[in-house]
Amino acid sequence: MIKLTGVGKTYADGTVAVRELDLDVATGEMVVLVGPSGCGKSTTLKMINRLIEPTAGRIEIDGRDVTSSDPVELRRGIGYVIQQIGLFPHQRIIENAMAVPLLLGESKRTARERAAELLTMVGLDPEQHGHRFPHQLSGGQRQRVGVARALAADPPVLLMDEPFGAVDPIVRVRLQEEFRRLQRDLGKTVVMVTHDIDEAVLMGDRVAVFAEGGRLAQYGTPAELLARPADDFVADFVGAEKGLRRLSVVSLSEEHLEPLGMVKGGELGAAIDLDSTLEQALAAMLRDDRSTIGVKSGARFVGVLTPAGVHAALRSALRDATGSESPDLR
Ligand SMILES: Nc1ncnc2c1ncn2[C@@H]1O[C@H](COP(=O)(O)OP(=O)(O)OP(=O)(O)O)[C@@H](O)[C@H]1O
Repeated sequence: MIKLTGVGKTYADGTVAVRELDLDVATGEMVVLVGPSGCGKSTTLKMINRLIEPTAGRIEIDGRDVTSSDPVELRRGIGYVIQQIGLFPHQRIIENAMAVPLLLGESKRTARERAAELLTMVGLDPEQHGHRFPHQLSGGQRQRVGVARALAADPPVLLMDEPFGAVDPIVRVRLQEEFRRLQRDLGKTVVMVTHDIDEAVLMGDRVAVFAEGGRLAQYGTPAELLARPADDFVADFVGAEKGLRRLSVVSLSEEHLEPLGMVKGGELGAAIDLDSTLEQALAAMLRDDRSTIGVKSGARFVGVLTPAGVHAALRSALRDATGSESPDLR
């Protein structure tokens, strides 16, 4: 869907923000660009919708060279979400959400219906919040309006620059999870910039780790990145807690569960779903203060998870990712 070939950007003052970047993003994929400050992430994102013109290379969207597209038409097919979302302060939320449908020539009535639908989609009740002004919403709610507005033209591609940066950590995790669900449901192709490796690992189908000068240090799935950092830079960036991070990218599987008969009645905490991650499983163990928890698939009970099961699941995921029979869990 998006293909960058040998893309570079040297600013007028000689700063090389991006040197020679190759990157491809598949349709419906969510790719996260992560890296330290000043390494060219935002520059890369803005070259995709031509807010910044590349000085070298080629960028294609759906097979079309973006430099030969009309920028206004190009941006209509690309939603853009930024941290300071720039809602119109003197317009109500519903009017803010109607702006794009109106621009696209919808009638007032259709635009209002579409705006209400979009607000509902991002978890805001149009009845309750629609008549408010932006300053009467929380940071997280304003961010949802920003996402709703970016989705208004139903663009196949969304670019997001630190979209959850301004909200507190608890709201942030909720927004991240909800957005991920929405993105999968709608099948949008998303490129998102963040400097937060946890956000990258949680949200990306693939993660691109940038180093100074827009150098692509590694591009792979979160599990690959955590299991096999390409070099010391990536290993440092992924950090010392990568063992913990790995818990959030490994899901349960039936082979690591014990049969139900192993547990005496009353010892079992509340059941979790088989498609939970190890992190969610451990969180449930801690929450219920139980070392064994039930696991179900839909309504069916499939077995019991113990700490040894968590360990075995982690080892086998690492074995798959590294190809090593005795992987290093650190
Ligand atoms: N208009 C400009 N003129 C000159 N240099 C610029 C300009 N915009 C950005 N830069 C430089 O280009 C480099 C890359 O900037 P960019 O904003 O892409 O980084 P980033 O990875 O998104 O950083 P951050 O995470 O801090 O937002 C930086 O060294 C920055 O100072």
